[in-house]
Parts: sequence; C-alpha cells; structure tokens
Amino acid sequence: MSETTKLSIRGLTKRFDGSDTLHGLDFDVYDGEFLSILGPSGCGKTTTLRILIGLLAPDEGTVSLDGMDITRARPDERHMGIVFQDYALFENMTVLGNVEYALRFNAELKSRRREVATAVLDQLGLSEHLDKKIHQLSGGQQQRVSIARTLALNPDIILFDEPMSALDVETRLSLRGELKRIQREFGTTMIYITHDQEEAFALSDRVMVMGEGRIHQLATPEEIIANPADKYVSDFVVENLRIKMDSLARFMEA
Ligand SMILES: Nc1ncnc2c1ncn2[C@@H]1O[C@H](COP(=O)(O)OP(=O)(O)OP(=O)(O)O)[C@@H](O)[C@H]1O
Repeated sequence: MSETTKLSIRGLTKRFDGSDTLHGLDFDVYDGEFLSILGPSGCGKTTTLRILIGLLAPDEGTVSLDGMDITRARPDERHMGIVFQDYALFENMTVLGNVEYALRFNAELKSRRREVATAVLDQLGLSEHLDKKIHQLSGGQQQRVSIARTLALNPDIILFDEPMSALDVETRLSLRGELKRIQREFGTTMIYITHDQEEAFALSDRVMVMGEGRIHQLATPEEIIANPADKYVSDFVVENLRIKMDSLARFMEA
C-alpha cells in the first residue's frame, strides 16, 4: 500500500426526511489500501457506500478520485466495482456466462471476454466449475464468482457490502484469506463494509469506526487497540473484540 491518496471525501452530508444520516464525513483512502468501514446497523455505512459508487447523491460534500471531482459522475464513469452480500448473479446462467456477460458492456474487454473471464475465474480457483449453473454452487463459491465478475472489469476500487454475512464461519475464514491474496496480487484499493469487528481487524490496513453518521476513529487495527479515540470505540470495538477473543480462547482450551 502506498500513501498516495486514491479517494478523497470531504464534508459528506446526507439527510433523509430532514434529519442528518451522515454528518460531514472527511476521510481519504490510499492507493492499494484495504479499508474497512465498521459500525453497527443504521450508522450510515451503506449510505456512504452508495454515495461513493454513485447510486446516491450527497446533499453536501465532495468525492474525488485521483484528484478529480466525481461527486456527480455516473456509476459507470467511476472505475469502481461492487460486491454485494447476496452475490447478485444470474442463477440460470453458467459461472463463465455470468462473468462474460458483465464484460459485454466493456468496450475495451468485450472482444476478449472469453479469455479474460477464464483467466480471472482460474485465479479464483473456479476453473473446474466454469460450466456449472450458479445454483449448483455453494454460497462461498457463488461469492467467488461475484468477486471474479467484479475483478474481470479491472476496477480502480472495489467496494464490498457485507459480502460474507450469508456465509458460515468456515467459508468466511477461507474467503478472508482469499481476499487478502487477491488484494496483494491485483493491488486493487478495497473498501469493505462490515459490522463484524473481528473481520474488519483481520482484513484491513486501516479501519474506519462509524457511529450515528460520524467517524469516531480512522486508524490501523494496532492503533485502535492501543489507543481508542473515545468511549464509543473502546466499547463497540475494543471491548467486543476482547469478548470474542476470550470465548475463542475458552473454545480452544476445551
Ligand atoms: N432511502 C432512505 N430513506 C430514508 N431513510 C433512509 C434511507 N436510506 C437509509 N436511511 C436511514 O439512514 C440510516 C443509515 O442507514 P444505512 O443503511 O446507511 O446504515 P447501515 O450502517 O448500512 O446499516 P445496516 O448495517 O443495517 O445496513 C438509517 O437510519 C436508515 O433508516
């Protein structure tokens, strides 16, 4: 990860029904960074993500990508990809068909779609499943297809919206390792939304802790543990992590 700023967010404010959901967020994401946005349900994570990808316009504030103001740019002009919790795949199409379909809309890659799709599916360990229909795959494999489809388009930034919520613990752990590997290999900047403290800490270069539409702390996992910015961070993040670690230790001893 370099310390070149990839994405710069200033004064991001969003109101729904007259009340502020986001209160003027300011933060930067570095090139090649894995940044998690961590917070409880309703704190504004998805609203932030929807503004970043261009599905929602902010009431105030700016989003800049590589120094260019993209606040009002269309989603397809932003060079960003998104991986959803529910995979959003075409169930009746094959694994290869799903990835090729996404490439049909890319002028540059359209003519090479078979080659690009096969290569990226291979990198995700899905070579043996190219001709299977989506419903024949496990949840973890489906999420891999969805990651492959996003990676195939070669985006500058990939946003993940709670991508592992529907998966069992074992699959989550293996997909975590996979994500870290992909990030190292591709060097893609990744922004990962989660309410799971352990997941955020295991995956991220830095974690942005959110509560009620504000940023409480944005720092490395080590810094947050050593120096929580306020009582909210110490209760929601540090204390919860301690409880999870204690129960894991008890489980290992048993
Ligand atoms: N389109 C909308 N209209 C009205 N209120 C909305 C809308 N979208 C979000 N909100 C409100 O904004 C707040 C933040 O919602 P958001 O979905 O961003 O939170 P979140 O942190 O992603 O939560 P979760 O983890 O449950 O998805 C909530 O109080 C929600 O009800």
